[in-house]
Amino acid sequence: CAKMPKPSQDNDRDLTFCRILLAELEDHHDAWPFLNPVNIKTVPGYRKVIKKPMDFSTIREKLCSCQYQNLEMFIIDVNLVFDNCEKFNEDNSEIGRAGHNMRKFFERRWTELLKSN
Ligand SMILES: Cn1cc(C(=O)NCCN)ccc1=O
Repeated sequence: CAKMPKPSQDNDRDLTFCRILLAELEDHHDAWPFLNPVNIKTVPGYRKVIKKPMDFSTIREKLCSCQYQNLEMFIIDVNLVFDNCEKFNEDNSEIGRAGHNMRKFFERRWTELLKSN
């Protein structure tokens, strides 16, 4: 049938979930490598290797300026943070381990939030 706009309460729920999830990611002990964009001037190779940089402050800015249509688009950006981290860092490194910890935390939390509905 014709593409119907999503009922607003679903959008409201998605937006609430994004706000909850992002706040918890930002507050996590292992969030420090991901809070702000990687400084491509001081991190050799990053600009060349990572085609689509992403970080929690950029996600925060996009969320606050209505740039996420739905929960899926938000989850894609969060996963981009962790995929970039895996690409650029050894698993057995401070930042590599932080990325794995944060991804595990995120997967668990959005599954819990979705199940609560
Ligand atoms: C996620 N990530 C962060 C850094 C970094 O140096 N962040 C500044 C922490 N104060 C370097 C590589 C990388 O993939």
